[in-house]
Amino acid sequence: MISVEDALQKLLALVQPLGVEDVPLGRAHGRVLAQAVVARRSQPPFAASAMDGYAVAGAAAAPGATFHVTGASAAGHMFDGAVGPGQAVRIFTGAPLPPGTDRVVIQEDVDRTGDSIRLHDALDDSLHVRPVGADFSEGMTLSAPRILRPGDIALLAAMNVATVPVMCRPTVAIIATGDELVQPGEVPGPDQIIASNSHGLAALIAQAGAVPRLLPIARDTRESLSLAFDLAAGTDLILTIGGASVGDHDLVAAAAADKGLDRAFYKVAMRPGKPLMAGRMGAAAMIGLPGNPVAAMVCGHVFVLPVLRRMLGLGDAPTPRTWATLTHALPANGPREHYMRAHLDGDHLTVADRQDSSLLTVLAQANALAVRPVGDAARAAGDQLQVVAI
Ligand SMILES: Nc1nc2c(c(=O)[nH]1)N[C@H]1C(S)=C(S)[C@@H](COP(=O)(O)OP(=O)(O)OC[C@H]3O[C@@H](n4cnc5c(N)ncnc54)[C@H](O)[C@@H]3O)O[C@H]1N2
Ligand code: MOO
Repeated sequence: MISVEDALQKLLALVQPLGVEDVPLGRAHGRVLAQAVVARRSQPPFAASAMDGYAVAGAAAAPGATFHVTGASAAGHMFDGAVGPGQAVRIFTGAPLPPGTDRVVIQEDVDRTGDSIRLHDALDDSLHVRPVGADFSEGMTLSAPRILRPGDIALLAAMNVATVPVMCRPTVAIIATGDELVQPGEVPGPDQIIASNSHGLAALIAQAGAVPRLLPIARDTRESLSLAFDLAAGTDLILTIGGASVGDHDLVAAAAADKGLDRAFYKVAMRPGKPLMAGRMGAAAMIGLPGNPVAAMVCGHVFVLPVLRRMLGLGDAPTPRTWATLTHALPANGPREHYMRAHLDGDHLTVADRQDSSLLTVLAQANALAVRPVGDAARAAGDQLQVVAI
């Protein structure tokens, strides 16, 4: 049995960052920006009014001063001319300031009579002008890698970037195994249950920006498992679920060996998740997850997510942990790193009473995994523990 840390290092070594593809801006949300992108223009590209009012020469904008209004500048309809001494131009938010002006007096501070305006005696002292490039200048770069959020998409659009270089999305085959399993919506026999963690993992994988491919359930025969591996051809990562332990029907290791699995490790000192295996299978990485529903999901958070992040060019870090304060005592931990289903309320951490790795209700109520190191001593209320948000 190897440690969680060693297992993660071996897993990360099984995969490489994927390639880069160009996608239209409208499909870039949630994708990983693969290369720094350069602004093709400055924003604003001209000195622009920040308010509705009158553009004047700032030096002449004394309280009580009067001006003759010679035209108008609106967004998308600039004033075509220069502004001389004693002249002003009606201006609207977003419009270019005409040459000869460098200040906007807001219309609330102006009395207008015909084509004449008089500035109020009390003026605010702001110029109400957005200088050229106030937001960004041509040549500015948006750095990579980053997961593109809606604000990034708006910025890329403003930069006039219509096509975005993003990391290719990893494709992940998910193979549930076991004669006892049927799909949700099917009618199970008296000794059957519904495949669940395969669907939870598909959701986790999609949330991470990868593409899950749920394959048909493999039965507990080497032939059925072999067919499932064949169906996984072309994917970047193959996940099997179940059949990983020591029982007579746990055939995944043998079937994977038939397909040439170059095994990196088998069994990890963690709880749940002990019978985890991984290796390279042809062009893909393969992770054999334990069948117990919570074990498979915990391994998804602890191992599958960092592997996907590496393939997406997001680095080699473990799933992030924070510190939280226990609200109650806990007994000592054993020889496996324990990922306990828990609830985090602010900084207050409450660990669930029932930790059996078959209990999806407990997992669904949890929003964190409290991490107990190998051999961790008994803990008291108020102690600090590391947690993984789920
Ligand atoms: N003698 C021993 N028995 C077991 C050991 C051990 O060390 N010695 N390890 C236990 C641990 S820890 C786990 S975890 C399980 C893992 O076993 P497998 O990976 O071989 O999983 P299965 O036996 O196929 O299934 C376990 C359990 O999970 C259910 N299952 C499987 N797949 C799914 C699915 N896609 N959706 C929902 N439920 C699933 C399956 O019906 C079983 O109830 O082994 C222990 N035994
Ligand atoms: O992986 Mo097992 O869940 O430790 O029961």
